[in-house]
Amino acid sequence: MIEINNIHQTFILGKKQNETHLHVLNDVSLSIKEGEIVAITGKSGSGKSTLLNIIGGFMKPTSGTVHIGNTNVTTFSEGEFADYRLQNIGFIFQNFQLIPSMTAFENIELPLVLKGLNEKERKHITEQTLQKVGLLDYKSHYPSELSGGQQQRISIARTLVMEPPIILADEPTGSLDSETEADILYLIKELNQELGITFLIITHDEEVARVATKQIHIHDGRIVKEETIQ
Ligand SMILES: Nc1ncnc2c1ncn2[C@@H]1O[C@H](COP(=O)(O)OP(=O)(O)OP(=O)(O)O)[C@@H](O)[C@H]1O
Repeated sequence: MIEINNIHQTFILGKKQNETHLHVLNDVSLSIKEGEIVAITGKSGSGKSTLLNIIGGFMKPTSGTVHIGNTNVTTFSEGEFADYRLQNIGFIFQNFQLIPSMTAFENIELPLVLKGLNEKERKHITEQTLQKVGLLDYKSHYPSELSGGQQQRISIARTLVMEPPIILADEPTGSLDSETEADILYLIKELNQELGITFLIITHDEEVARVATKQIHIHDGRIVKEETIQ
């Protein structure tokens, strides 16, 4: 489903004549099958977010390709990638990125407004999704009136309404306590099994890596370990 071939990423730092080259990803190749939960681990600065940013189209690699299905997404312009992302890739962030002035319902509904669905369709999908993440009773709450775990559920619901086949998650449980983390991991596993969503999760955390069907370990911009879990 996702084929990453020989990705190199080099950042040029400093002024001309005096520049240094920072090689952040070195020849990274990786194959992700539909329905996998892939955990990418590695210490701070090892290149995990850079890899996720390349797959999500927020950054162009210095060289190498990313194919999603049969599409070579590395050839996309920024605008083409934005359209492609909307239809194909969901995102979950460590800090939830909910809009504070909107209720849980309105946050989840927002992508459907942008998609142009009418009010009745939006209400139906939003309430169904609130139900799926177990928060229908909290639909009128603002993010500040929700716990961290509840906010992460709302942010997952906001992604789910677009029915993405792939979700990229950057430390999705990084700001949660261990009990709430376990709940969110259970939800991720459920969505993976029930809806077949492929997850790519960056994490520092061994617990997160435990729900994965594949673990990738990056060290200094190289994949040093790849393990498929049965
Ligand atoms: N746009 C950029 N310009 C220059 N250097 C960058 C840029 N983005 C990232 N880097 C550098 O690339 C290296 C890898 O960063 P990256 O964010 O991918 O690491 P990470 O493994 O995700 O770390 P963390 O776990 O702390 O988030 C770091 O040394 C970082 O400073």
